[in-house]
Amino acid sequence: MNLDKAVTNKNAEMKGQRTTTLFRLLKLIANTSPWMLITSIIAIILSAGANIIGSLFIERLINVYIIPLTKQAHPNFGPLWQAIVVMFGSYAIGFISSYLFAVLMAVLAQKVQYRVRNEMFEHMEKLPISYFDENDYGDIMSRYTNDIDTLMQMISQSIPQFMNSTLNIVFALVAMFTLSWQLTIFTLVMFVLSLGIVRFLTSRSSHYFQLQQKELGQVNGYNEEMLNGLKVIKVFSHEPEVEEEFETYNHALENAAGKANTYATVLFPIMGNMGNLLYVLIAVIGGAVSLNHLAPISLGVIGAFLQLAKQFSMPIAQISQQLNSIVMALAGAKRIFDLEDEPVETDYGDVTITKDRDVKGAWHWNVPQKDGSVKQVTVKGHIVFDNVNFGYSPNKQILYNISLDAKPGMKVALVGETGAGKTTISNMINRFYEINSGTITYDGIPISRIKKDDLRHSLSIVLQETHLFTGTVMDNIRFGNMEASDDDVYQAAHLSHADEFIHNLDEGYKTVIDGNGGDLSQGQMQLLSIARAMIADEPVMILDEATSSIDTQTEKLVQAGMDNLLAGRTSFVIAHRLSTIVNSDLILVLDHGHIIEAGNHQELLKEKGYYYELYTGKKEIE
Ligand SMILES: Nc1ncnc2c1ncn2[C@@H]1O[C@H](COP(=O)(O)OP(=O)(O)OP(=O)(O)O)[C@@H](O)[C@H]1O
Repeated sequence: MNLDKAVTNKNAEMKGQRTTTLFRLLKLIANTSPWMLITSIIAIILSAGANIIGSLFIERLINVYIIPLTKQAHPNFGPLWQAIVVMFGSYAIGFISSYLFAVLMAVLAQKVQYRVRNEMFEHMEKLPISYFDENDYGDIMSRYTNDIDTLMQMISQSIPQFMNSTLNIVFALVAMFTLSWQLTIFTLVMFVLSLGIVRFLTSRSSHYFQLQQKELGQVNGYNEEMLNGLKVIKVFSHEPEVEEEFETYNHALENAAGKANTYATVLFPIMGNMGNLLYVLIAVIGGAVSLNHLAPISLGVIGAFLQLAKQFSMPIAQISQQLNSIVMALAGAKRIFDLEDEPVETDYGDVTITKDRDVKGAWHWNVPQKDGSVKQVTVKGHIVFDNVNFGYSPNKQILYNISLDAKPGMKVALVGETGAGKTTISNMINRFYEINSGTITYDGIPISRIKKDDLRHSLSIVLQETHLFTGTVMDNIRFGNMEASDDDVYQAAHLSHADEFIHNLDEGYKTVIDGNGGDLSQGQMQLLSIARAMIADEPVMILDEATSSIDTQTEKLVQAGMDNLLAGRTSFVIAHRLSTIVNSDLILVLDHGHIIEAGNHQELLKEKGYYYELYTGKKEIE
């Protein structure tokens, strides 16, 4: 395939995508508020119609009122005034209608924006974790900001103006034909010429507008990443390199935006001048034809025609501009729809959990049976892995034949070097990712059969990366269990030893912390996330490096509190500090995704293998 053909195919494909996006967007607008849309369309039609009628009236005004008056010795201006009032009335209707549609479309645009933001957010919540592994946060954010902004502009301005302009063109054309077909043909020839120029320039600018949106996403993505890593950049004095890299992205954006806007801006003056040229040519040609009696064109016709020609050519210039913003907004809309079309986390689970927080041990799984009945299985927290294999991507396996049996109440520790696959094992239990082969059962039920929400409702998790939300300390702990009372929160904070530092905060439990932890230290943030997991009070706990940033003294205290809490629950503990896990019932040593040793502390020490070397300090976890 030669290059030209490839470019043509690509352009055709983009055009097809734009049409699909446009229809989807129009459907969205129509669904958001049908009555607003219909009223706006009526107002747009009225506005365009009233303007044309006003212009057509000029012909009557000149031919029927003004010219006869100039021939009267004692002119009676009464009928002329009446005609002028009628003409103004028509323009007034046009004005009110345009005001109405402008207001309605602005409100409608806000409504659509509100709806799109909600839909996007709702959908985003349901996307699998892997989507966020593959997509830049900045780029996702860009869809909420820039893309929605351009979309709003398109709905509130470009689309109504585009419709208004198109109607003006059509109505003006019909009116022009009724006045003089010769002058109309001439105008149309000029129009086709203008259209060629518009097409050329808009196809150029639309390509660069799409590029501009993409580059903007890149700049935002980079910006976001660097903002998050600001401290690391400063520590390594990487500011010059980062600035240079940012400049590269920024330059690409400037380049695309510059080209897009150059094509877009030259368009308007070119079209404006074409309009002026047309105006002069009609006046000259019309005058010559009339004076030479080549066709029945009166002075009134020329006057009205000039006005109509303006109403015909002006919208062409406007359309060319609106086309640019429409194309740009469609590129944004496509990115929004792309996010909304991303497949959500699949969940074929039919097993649910029933909890009664007041009756311990009364939780049960509801397992639908083939005969239609529902079998109740007590939630005990028995987790079994049987030959589990997994990779984040098809071409790189991370876990190999993992088998483990975590009986109810057991404390299972996962140790191993960085990157050995410890967190990945916990990701399999909470089903952030799906296993490639093997089975995982929870109380004898394959976890793929359990609804994800219900599964996660049976797990208390402290993730490796601590994240708190903007809100009070109390809110953040209660995030683990929204039904918890204040006393439950105090108790969880006490058990996790978070209460000591909380009491020292200015406003204690009512202290507001912002999204990234505000003034809290890493250790304090970890204590809060432990309290949050404790209050969740689930039969299975997963603690991924939960105490890694806490000093050893406090860690011992937290550990004691946690051991109390863990009694009777199954727990998976990932820790680099071996002191945290020596009392585990089962220690699994991982190496490059394989379990290489399994047993309790004493057994593993006796084995004198990898664990022994780690514990005695002969080998260090890197
Ligand atoms: N989201 C992901 N996408 C692709 N690969 C990943 C992802 N998360 C982890 N990995 C890879 O999987 C392997 C195991 O990572 P994992 O986080 O399970 O290790 P770990 O034993 O918990 O390490 P650490 O002690 O550093 O937390 C690593 O090679 C890592 O690069």
